[in-house]
Amino acid sequence: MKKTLALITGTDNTLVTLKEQLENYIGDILSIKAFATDEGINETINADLVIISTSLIYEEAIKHVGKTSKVIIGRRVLNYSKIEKILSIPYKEDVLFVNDCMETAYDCIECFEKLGLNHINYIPFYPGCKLSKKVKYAITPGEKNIVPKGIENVIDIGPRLIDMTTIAEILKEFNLLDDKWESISSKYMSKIIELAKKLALISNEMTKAYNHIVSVMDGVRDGILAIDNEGIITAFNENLKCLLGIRHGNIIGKNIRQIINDFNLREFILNGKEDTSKIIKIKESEFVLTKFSLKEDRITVITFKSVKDTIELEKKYRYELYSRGYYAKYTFDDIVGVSKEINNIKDIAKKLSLSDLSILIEGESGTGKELFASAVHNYSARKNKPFVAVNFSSLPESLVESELFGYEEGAFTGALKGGKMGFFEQANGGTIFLDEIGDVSLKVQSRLLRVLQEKEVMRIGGNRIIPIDVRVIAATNQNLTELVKKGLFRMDLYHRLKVLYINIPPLRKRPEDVIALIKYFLCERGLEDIEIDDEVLKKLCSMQWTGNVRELRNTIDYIIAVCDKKNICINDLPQDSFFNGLEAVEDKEYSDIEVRGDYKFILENIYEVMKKGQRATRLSLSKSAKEKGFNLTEQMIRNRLDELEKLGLISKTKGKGGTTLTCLGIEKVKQML
Ligand SMILES: Nc1ncnc2c1ncn2[C@@H]1O[C@H](COP(=O)(O)OP(=O)(O)OP(=O)(O)O)[C@@H](O)[C@H]1O
Repeated sequence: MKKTLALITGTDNTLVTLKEQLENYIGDILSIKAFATDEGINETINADLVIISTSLIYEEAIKHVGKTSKVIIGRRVLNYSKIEKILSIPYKEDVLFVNDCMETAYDCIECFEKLGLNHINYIPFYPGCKLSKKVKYAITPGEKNIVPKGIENVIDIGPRLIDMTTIAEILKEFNLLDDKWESISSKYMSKIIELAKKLALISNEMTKAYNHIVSVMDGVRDGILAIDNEGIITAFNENLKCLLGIRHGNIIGKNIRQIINDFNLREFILNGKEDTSKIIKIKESEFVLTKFSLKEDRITVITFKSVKDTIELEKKYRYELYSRGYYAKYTFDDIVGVSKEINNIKDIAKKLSLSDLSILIEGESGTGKELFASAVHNYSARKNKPFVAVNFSSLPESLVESELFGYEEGAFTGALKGGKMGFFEQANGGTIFLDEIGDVSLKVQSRLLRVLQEKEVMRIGGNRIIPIDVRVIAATNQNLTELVKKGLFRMDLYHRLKVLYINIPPLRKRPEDVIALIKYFLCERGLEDIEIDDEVLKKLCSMQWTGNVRELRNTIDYIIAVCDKKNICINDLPQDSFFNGLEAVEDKEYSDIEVRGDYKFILENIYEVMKKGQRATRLSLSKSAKEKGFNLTEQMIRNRLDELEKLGLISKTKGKGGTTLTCLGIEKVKQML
């Protein structure tokens, strides 16, 4: 008959684990009975040998043991089978070690530390303890029920096991040591080997991951340094060592004070404000040092970027913007003029540049609205960021929304794979210039308004909200207040755009600028020394320049093409028809209509259509405008027809009925022809 071994534990949980362990080692030679004091023992335990699992329950357990039974108190050892979970706890993390009493909690911590599991900060916890700070991890040897509530990660390594010296003592008691020890110790060894393998695997993985991170960090051109709260180096890369001229191998674990002597550098690393950058000279080269902290890990990271590299990067970025055309070409120095008016506006515009508010620029066509928008951007804090100019008069109505706001893949037939960024996204961080804003349809106006209010865009066909930080400069050569009155322009959008305001006077109101501009344009073409007859200057200064500076520039281009490059005489001036009969503008009411080629074209076109007994429609007008080289979208035609109707020159029929000239209109066209 098998001899009997009785096991007495405190809890049922420990009972199950220890009984299984004993069965595994010596169950074939001994009959094992087990009792837990917590469950209550209702018999006298008589066995050849009684093992009490811990001295803490000795008093309670011994009461139930028969007088003849021999008793030993088992020695216990932590169960390391879940060691990888403990190793995966982050470095320096606070971890509660929860056990049923103070002694065992401290004992277990000591065991772990002796075993080298000392990468974490253990806090002993047992019944009666109060939790003084928030912790994310707890480890317990089978005492999950004592772990305070609310801890995110609880690692239960299971009850401590009976150690091998106790197993040997049991075998000795039964005179089985010689026969059984070899097979038992080989079982134990195989467990140890299993554990060693696990550790080797973890260590291998960790080494691989570490080497990978080191090679990534070494591949970065900048210097990287990480220190803990005490200034102990926790990470660095080879470039950092190079630029600091450090020769000794591994500096991890060293205090930064031992490594760096330079006062400024040390001050910034140890006492500089978080999330700041500073330029510091290190061995004749300048570096931009940037400091930020990894709050979770209580680590401060400092990157060292050479100023030379930063400038190169900036150049590349600018080049990228240039190659995409998203840059502002002009500065205030490019705005030529000696008149009080233009210099006054330049002064005001400079002041407005410094604020970040929207600006509305009004002025006739060719007065330099885009020039001013560009100069404002370049004078503002956003100067190194994109400047994206959108001209609504040249954007077909059907494309306006997708170009402005972008679209997602599959948003409509013909949408590009991967979708497309809109102008607002492209301008992020910089300025968007909305030219000819008066030509925008009401539908687009309301979407524009939303983007400006919410400071975010949603691509067409998308559901992602993209925050945008863009300054808006809008320009128009139309009378926006008139458009608002007629319900063609939203009042709320008008006020959102016209926070700040610039009005550029037409060139005819500042004739002193004409000569300055002529000289500037000639100089631009390398003809600064060319002689200009007084007669020519007189003529050019007396003209109305209804096409403003653009028209003057075109005239100078014409003159340069025909003159002998030494002198400009009256014969080099274009014929009057070149100026579209613009000089003789006296009739104020109709002046704009007469002088603007596009209005003139519309009136003439309606007249031609009427001669054929038909009515002109917006579509037919837009088609023939295209054929004649006028860039007029249907929306632009709609706006111009409204103006013409207001002047009583045309009569519109509701719906698609078309447009005809009134008697006044016919008379006007005849005058113009
Ligand atoms: N003060 C100035 N100095 C130098 N060049 C100027 C000046 N004003 C305008 N220009 C030139 O005149 C041309 C027209 O200017 P710009 O395109 O800025 O006018 P705009 O008012 O935006 O015209 P539109 O309303 O037709 O879009 C450009 O070639 C610009 O460089």
